Amino acid sequence: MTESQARPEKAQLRRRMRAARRKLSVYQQRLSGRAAAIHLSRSPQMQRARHIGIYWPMDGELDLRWLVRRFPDRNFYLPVLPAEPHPHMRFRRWHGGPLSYRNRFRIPEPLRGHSHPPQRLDLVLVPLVAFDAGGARLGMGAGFYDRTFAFKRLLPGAGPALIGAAHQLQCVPQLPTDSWDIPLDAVVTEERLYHCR
Ligand SMILES: Nc1nc2c(c(=O)[nH]1)N(C=O)[C@@H](CNc1ccc(C(=O)N[C@@H](CCC(=O)O)C(=O)O)cc1)CN2
Ligand SMILES: Nc1ncnc2c1ncn2[C@@H]1O[C@H](COP(=O)(O)OP(=O)(O)OP(=O)(O)O)[C@@H](O)[C@H]1O
Repeated sequence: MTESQARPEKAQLRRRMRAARRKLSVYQQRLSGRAAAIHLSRSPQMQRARHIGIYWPMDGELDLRWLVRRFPDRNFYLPVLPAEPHPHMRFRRWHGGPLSYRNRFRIPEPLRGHSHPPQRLDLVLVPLVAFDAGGARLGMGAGFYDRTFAFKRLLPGAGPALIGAAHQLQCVPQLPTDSWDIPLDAVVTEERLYHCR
């Protein structure tokens, strides 16, 4: 059974939220990314973190790439999709510049560079489609982040802090959750930082 057959309400919410964030103007996108990056810059998690997972925004996602220039003394990493049948993503060092290779979803990935085990990152900024204030996350529906950070179900305090990143309009009152969903420690939007745990 595919994920959308199992959870029609998740699939429907995903379509609605993806359409809403894609409609934001370039100007709104720029303002929101900058405002959220400023909230993050002030957070203790960001101030402590040395090794940080970030993402290359697509499909109207909040753009936090400004942080790479703002924190030149930190190491940033982008997710690299697993080659089948390996279940986990890796995170590869990225200095903030343009990238020529795109993965099968047309998302840029660094081809070279040091790759860091996900469990040894300090902080991961997690893209998402919808979230609630309790830290539940709806992603693109392929389970990449859930699988990669599944070890946190057994050891919630282990590994990186997971901070979801979203536009405020992606906040919903309560998301349906599944047993494999990994809760977020916090969520940042252009309006505020939510502490979830
Ligand atoms: N910026 C960003 N990078 C990320 C993620 C993300 O959510 N955002 N991911 C989070 O997991 C991973 C990629 N996950 C993805 C999962 C599904 C689809 C997807 O369904 N895309 C198409 C349809 C499929 C296709 O073109 O073959 C679509 O847009 O509908 C895309 C990315 C790793 N990198
Ligand atoms: N730890 C895991 N082990 C095996 N399968 C998993 C695990 N986590 C998630 N999955 C699978 O991934 C699929 C997608 O899950 P879900 O719809 O919750 O993804 P998502 O959180 O929206 O997506 P993503 O994490 O890619 O952004 C599910 O069908 C589930 O079976």
